[in-house]
Amino acid sequence: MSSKLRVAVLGAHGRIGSEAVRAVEAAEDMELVAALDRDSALDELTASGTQVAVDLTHPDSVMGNLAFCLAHGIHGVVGTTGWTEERLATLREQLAASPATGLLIAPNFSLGAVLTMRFAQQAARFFESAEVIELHHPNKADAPSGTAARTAHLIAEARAAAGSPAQPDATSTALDGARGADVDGIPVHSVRLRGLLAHQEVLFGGVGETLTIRHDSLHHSSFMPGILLGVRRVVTTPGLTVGLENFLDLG
Ligand SMILES: NC(=O)C1=CN([C@@H]2O[C@H](COP(=O)(O)OP(=O)(O)OC[C@H]3O[C@@H](n4cnc5c(N)ncnc54)[C@H](OP(=O)(O)O)[C@@H]3O)[C@@H](O)[C@H]2O)C=CC1
Ligand SMILES: O=C(O)C1=N[C@H](C(=O)O)C[C@H](O)C1
Repeated sequence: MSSKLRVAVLGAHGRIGSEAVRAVEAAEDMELVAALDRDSALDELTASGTQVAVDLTHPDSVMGNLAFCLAHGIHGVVGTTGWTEERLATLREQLAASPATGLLIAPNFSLGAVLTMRFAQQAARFFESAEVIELHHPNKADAPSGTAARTAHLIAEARAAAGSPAQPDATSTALDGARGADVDGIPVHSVRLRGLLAHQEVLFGGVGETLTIRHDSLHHSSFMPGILLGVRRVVTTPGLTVGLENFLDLG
């Protein structure tokens, strides 16, 4: 058997999955051994000797795919969104039964988005107000985006750690949704617009000033270096890792 990492892509015909197929095929240290879509049998993973499965499917599919992978000691690199604490708890239980297996869940694989989250986390304690606006293509299944939910969660965590008070907001009457979704106390607004791919603005406000951090993914190629890094690192990182930043030396 060659020393190349044996990689499968799930969701191989999708927007990001098809790009990931090409990226894995082009990586010198990887071999694409399976490319699965909705109608494929998960047995293809075991039959092909898959070491790492990259899941880029749908929030309704990902838990079943991962249950199979973890039960068979196949490492996972997951870009699929729709994560809740309950879902993560289920994965931790499954991983406990397969302690040598690694699983990376990355809300966003692009370097710019990871840095946006880090910068937002750093800025959070210095401003009274924080809101997130995410903008995506209209074929996206979930809202808010996984990246926006994670960004809001990190901001809320940083504010809580700093003892920040609740945000100023005098709204006493509003149409449903006008103030966005409440993610841990941070308003998150979702735009779906033909022509867009994946974009996010994090807005901070203080007395007499604002700070805006903006990131734009203009092509699915922006996610590929992060996916390949995840594949290389997950095989030596047992257990659950949430966020690609854990595989980057961000300090
Ligand atoms: N973390 C990140 O950096 C990124 C994450 N994403 C996330 O990746 C996911 C996919 O996005 P996108 O490519 O735009 O979506 P698409 O709908 O274009 O692709 C998903 C593909 O997965 C297939 N699929 C569904 N269920 C299964 C299954 N059980 N096994 C194998 N394949 C399956 C779908 O088939 P069918 O069409 O028949 O349903 C479809 O071909 C989303 O959750 C998205 O948010 C996207 C970009 C970046
Ligand atoms: O569906 C998408 O396209 C994307 N999904 C991820 C998310 O929900 O954050 C990552 C990126 O925004 C693209």
